[in-house]
Amino acid sequence: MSLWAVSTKDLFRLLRAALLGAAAELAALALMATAAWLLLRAAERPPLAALTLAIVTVRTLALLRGGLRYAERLAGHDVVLRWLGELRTRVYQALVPGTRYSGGDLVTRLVSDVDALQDAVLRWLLPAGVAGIVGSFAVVVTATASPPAAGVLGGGLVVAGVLLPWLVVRLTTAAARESAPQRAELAERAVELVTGRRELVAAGALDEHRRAATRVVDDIAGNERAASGKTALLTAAGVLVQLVTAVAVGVLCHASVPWTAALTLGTVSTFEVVLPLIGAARRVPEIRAAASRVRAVLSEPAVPAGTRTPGEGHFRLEKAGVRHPGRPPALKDVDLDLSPGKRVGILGPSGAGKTTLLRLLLGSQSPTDGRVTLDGHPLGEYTGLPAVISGAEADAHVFHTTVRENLLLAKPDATEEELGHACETAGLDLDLDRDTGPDGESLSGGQRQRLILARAVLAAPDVLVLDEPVEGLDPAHGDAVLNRVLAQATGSVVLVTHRPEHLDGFDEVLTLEDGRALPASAADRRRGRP
Ligand SMILES: Nc1ncnc2c1ncn2[C@@H]1O[C@H](COP(=O)(O)OP(=O)(O)OP(=O)(O)O)[C@@H](O)[C@H]1O
Repeated sequence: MSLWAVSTKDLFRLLRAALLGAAAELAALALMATAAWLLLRAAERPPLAALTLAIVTVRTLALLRGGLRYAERLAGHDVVLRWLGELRTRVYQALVPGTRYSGGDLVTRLVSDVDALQDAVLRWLLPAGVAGIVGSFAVVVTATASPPAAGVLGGGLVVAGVLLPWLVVRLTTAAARESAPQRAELAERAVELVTGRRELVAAGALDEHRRAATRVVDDIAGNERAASGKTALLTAAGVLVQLVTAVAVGVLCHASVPWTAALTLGTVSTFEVVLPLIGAARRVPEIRAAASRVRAVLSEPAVPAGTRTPGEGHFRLEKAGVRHPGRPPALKDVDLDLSPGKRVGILGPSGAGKTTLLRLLLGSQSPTDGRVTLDGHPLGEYTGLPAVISGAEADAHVFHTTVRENLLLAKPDATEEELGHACETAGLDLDLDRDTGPDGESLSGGQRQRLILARAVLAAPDVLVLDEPVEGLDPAHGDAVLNRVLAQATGSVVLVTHRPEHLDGFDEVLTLEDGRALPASAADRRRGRP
């Protein structure tokens, strides 16, 4: 899908904005020229009637210029905001289903990169279009008085509107390329200073880290100063070209004094439309980078949405495996038959692949080998899978709101009684109106864990998935909580735990090691059974 995909209607809107902008600038140019003509003609003391038309024209043009500029701003922003809204929706839809981008990167692509593209249209494309129209018009009008003057004007406009912006783009691209590693280092150091501040203070390394970050900032500032100095020189060169061209047009134009003055001042005005392109060119490398990042998101193949509705069904893993690039398989050749009502326990040391297996069942990770099916169909074919299978995942998110709102996510129409019952089951004794902080930061680790568990209990899915749900609680309290949760569960249960005694009465126990399921005898030996 193209980044610049716009409807024909929007193309016409863009053209309308460019024409309104050009008309506003031409009105300004004509105003300047007519005013100059009027002043010099008035100095010749002609009869007033000879000036009436020019006086009326000056007044009309002054009004027209303001009105047209306002209309151009409205038309330009209208088309850009429409396109931007539509583009942001497409980027959002392309970003959200996948987990390739996270945190700051996701926000940057969705917000800053798309905003940068707005500048591409409003500060670059439209002004360049307007400058092109106004410049061509000025050259044609000047040619009627003096073709050589028109030639000089055309040449000056090309230097100021094409050559100098191109040089600025080259300069800023080179500077941005040079400072890219420093900027990446600065971002990394800034994140470390904020998130690892406590550890750095404890280790007495805060000042050293701060000094290192300051050195990077100074280096970046130094590079930027050097690049700004060069672009400022190019901007000054633009003004010089403007002056030289205006003088040359005045000299080459063998017309009456008022007409020559009009053309000379008209030349100055034309450059006023073209010169801002030199400054705007500074942002081109940034806009290009943003465009390529957004294009990368949009060009990734979309994950087709499933349409099948799941029933209380039969999950199966058949020789399922997951590989992450450059790593040994996280899961390999795992078979599991999870019929309705069955309870399966999963044991294994850290890094054995237990969470990966749960993610396969939940559909949040696709197998790179083998199959994961529900009633014989791959999970990707289903919509609304979480209504059937959900639970307390290790990395579950706590929203920055109240305990109550976090619980209601699982069951929006839950009564106070149901909320209270879920909290009691999970051993959560918090005020329901208590604020949780970002990702549950204002709760203790145990409170956060029990809130996630209470949410899973309230959801009461057909298949309840629990990833080490009471790991952080003291063993006696944790065991009591887990027993209550298991006693409540009416459907299937998949429980990951490090403690085999949690799995008494389970229908099947799967022991993983290095991503593989151990044969029953080896698994029994691991659990200390004869
Ligand atoms: N996104 C990833 N990229 C690369 N490797 C990964 C990724 N996610 C998991 N792994 C690796 O896959 C293996 C299995 O991870 P998994 O989280 O399933 O283990 P686990 O048994 O749940 O461990 P723990 O008990 O410590 O939670 C580990 O070696 C882990 O480092």
